[in-house]
Amino acid sequence: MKAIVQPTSHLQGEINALSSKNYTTRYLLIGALANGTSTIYYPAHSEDSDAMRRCVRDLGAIIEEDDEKIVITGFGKNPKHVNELNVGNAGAVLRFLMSTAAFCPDVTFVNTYPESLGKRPHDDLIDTLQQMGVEVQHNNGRLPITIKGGQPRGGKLTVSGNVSSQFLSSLLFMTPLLEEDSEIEVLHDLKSKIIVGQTLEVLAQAGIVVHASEDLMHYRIPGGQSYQAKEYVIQGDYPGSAAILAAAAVTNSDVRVLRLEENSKQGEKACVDVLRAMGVNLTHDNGVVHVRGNQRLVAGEFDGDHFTDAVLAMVAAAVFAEGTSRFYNVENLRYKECDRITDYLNELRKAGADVEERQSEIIVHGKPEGVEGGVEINAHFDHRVIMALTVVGLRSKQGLTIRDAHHVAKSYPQYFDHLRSIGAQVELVSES
Ligand SMILES: O=C(O)C1=C[C@@H](OP(=O)(O)O)[C@@H](O)[C@H](O)C1
Ligand SMILES: C=C(OP(=O)(O)O)C(=O)O
Repeated sequence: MKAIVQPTSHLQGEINALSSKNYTTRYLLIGALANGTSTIYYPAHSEDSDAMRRCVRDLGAIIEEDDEKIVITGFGKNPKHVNELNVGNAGAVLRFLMSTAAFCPDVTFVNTYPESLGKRPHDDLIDTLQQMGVEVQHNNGRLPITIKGGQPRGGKLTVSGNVSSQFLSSLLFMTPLLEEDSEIEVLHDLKSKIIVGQTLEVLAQAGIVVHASEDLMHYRIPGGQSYQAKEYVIQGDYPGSAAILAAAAVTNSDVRVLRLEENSKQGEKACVDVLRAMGVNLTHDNGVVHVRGNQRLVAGEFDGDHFTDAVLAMVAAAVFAEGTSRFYNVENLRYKECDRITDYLNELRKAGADVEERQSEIIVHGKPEGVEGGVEINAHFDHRVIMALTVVGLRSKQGLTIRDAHHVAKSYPQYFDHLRSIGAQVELVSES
């Protein structure tokens, strides 16, 4: 599918934020790891959340659902002995389930997205699983990956955190089920540290005890625990909504996004502060972010690691700001669905933006007068590239055509419908 994005100067209306992908994957996992029946209200429906749903079902969870909720009966620490799991293009789902798979004798995670997830590295988690006595066969740290588990051991473990926090989260979900106590030391740095707070939050809700050091670099996890079956309510999703808010910020707009809790633990809620710092007129009260955009933004400097999945949308806003913006501490964007620094900046340049890259930085020389556009954009299999380039297309002179825009469904299948509902001129056509 191609998205043809036309210049649009005015956006107006109200959007109910999509449900959080990252909470949905977590609650599905802890529902599956519980013995008993949990209920998850307002789950996300996207390719990634569907991947988690499919895989935990393959592993033996029983799932019933209606429009409002998922009712899931878990398998505890005794998953069904499947031979194969297909996580689609979902990094978090793969990494979280690699540890769960250690309770199975022989599971292969297949490689269905060789150009995207197939290129991402998982060595850091493989190393830790090996410390636990789990045999792992892999393709140079990449998919396909076969986990030959059975009786993983706890004890003293280390995991590197400088590529992804998902490896640590994965271990935090699984180690409470081991017989022995575990101690995890995070080596090097811990990127996307904030999202580990979401992991600890849902673990506590399920009655799991984890002793975490204040800096989130050391953990003591008593063994022999079990997940309680509970009721969970999924909040609105900041990473996806960040793109809607950026679209409102770069146009003349009066847009309200609902279901965005002020006290959320999602790091990407910082996008509200980032836009505010860029001079965007907005308020955030009672779960509603209200943007009254006037097309005028000013540049700023931001630590992007605090809002990793919203960086691309914020960079798209910065493309139209007065002055030079800098998004630093973002090297791990290179290890996502595509290289979100080199690949993304190449597409932005095609659209007419003036951007520079460093190993761990994105620098944007803003163009308040707008960019030229009039070109075709390669999506690089990346939903966040698609969403961010759409924002740029709205403020371009000649619009943008985004190829393979269907990959937006990885996290936000209703993105274009939502944008169109507030007046964005976007046409979706099938690609021959
Ligand atoms: O734990 C999670 O659910 C996620 C962690 C982040 O990844 P990294 O830790 O690799 O930055 C984030 O980008 C991803 O969308 C979801
Ligand atoms: C990086 C992302 O997801 P994942 O790592 O789970 O593939 C994302 O949603 O932007």
